[in-house]
Amino acid sequence: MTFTALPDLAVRTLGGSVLAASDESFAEKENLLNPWAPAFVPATFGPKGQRYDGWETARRRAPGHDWALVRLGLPGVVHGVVIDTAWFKGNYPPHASVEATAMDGHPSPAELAAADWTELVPRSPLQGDTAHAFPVAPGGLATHVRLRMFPDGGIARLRVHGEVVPDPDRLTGLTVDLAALENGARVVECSDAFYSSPDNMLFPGLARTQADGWETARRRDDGNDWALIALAAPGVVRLAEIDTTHLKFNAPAEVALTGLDEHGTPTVVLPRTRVQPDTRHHFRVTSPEVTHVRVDIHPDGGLARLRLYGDLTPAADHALTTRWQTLRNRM
Ligand SMILES: NC(=O)NC(NC(N)=O)C(=O)[O-]
Repeated sequence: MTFTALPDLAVRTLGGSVLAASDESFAEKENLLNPWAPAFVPATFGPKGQRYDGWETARRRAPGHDWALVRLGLPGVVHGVVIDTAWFKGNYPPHASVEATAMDGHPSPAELAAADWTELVPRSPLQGDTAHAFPVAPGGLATHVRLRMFPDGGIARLRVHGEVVPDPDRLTGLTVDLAALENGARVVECSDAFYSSPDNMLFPGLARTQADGWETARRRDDGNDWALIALAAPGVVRLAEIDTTHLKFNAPAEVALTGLDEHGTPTVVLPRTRVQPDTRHHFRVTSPEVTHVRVDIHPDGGLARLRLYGDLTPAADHALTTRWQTLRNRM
């Protein structure tokens, strides 16, 4: 599996933020984390020059280099970084590097500047108009990253792919969404992701458009589409939310949920149940302790969101706490 299949911990739609940058004279630092592919319309000149969907600094007339400080939307272990110079052809930086740090609480840019930083991507050569994928050997926990470019120029996007490691303070002892990406859940297999990724249905908040959810192609056989979710941690599911919002002419006719325990033994959590287009459905359910849930949509379509509220097992509470502390100390 390539690291780009893992969630982008920095993307704006998961809560990432560019806290500060040395300069953003030509184009705003915030663009680095836009969820969409970088756009470009040639010869669109504004008062500051050509418009770019990226971060672009002034031509440096003094020694030094430019940098941007990013708070990840979700803390995690980084498996790879993409530095994308899309559309920056005569103004890309010849070199860039990325570092990470882990800090508790809500540190300010000044506190972060004084932190200990670990190198993720050493100073590396870049090309113009190219998405550079840099695999990173998984290490400790990261909460923030720093992108440096040498000496100046434009970078369209920074993607920081990795495993989400949730802070146990937000989960242990509480009833939580076991399927939330922000709690560490992830889609590990699916039948179809033609229009959009099934991980989308695990994103925070409500879907704003059809594109914010999971959508499959029209099926032309007798089968049905499905996705397998590795839960945030082993637990018992008590309430399922199945949200077809924005799927008006392409909602599934029926949805079913199957829980899988650590041995892969299946249990029906929600039998095939009729659903309506453009509707948030809530179903009280019971399940044994499960590690995965498979959602079957009949025959095809997609879902805007899937929420599986429930309780972690005591062993999962303990494992989440130990994992957080171990990875926190390793950075
Ligand atoms: N045509 C350009 O893109 N020029 C430059 N940048 C902008 N945004 O105009 C530059 O000097 O790097």
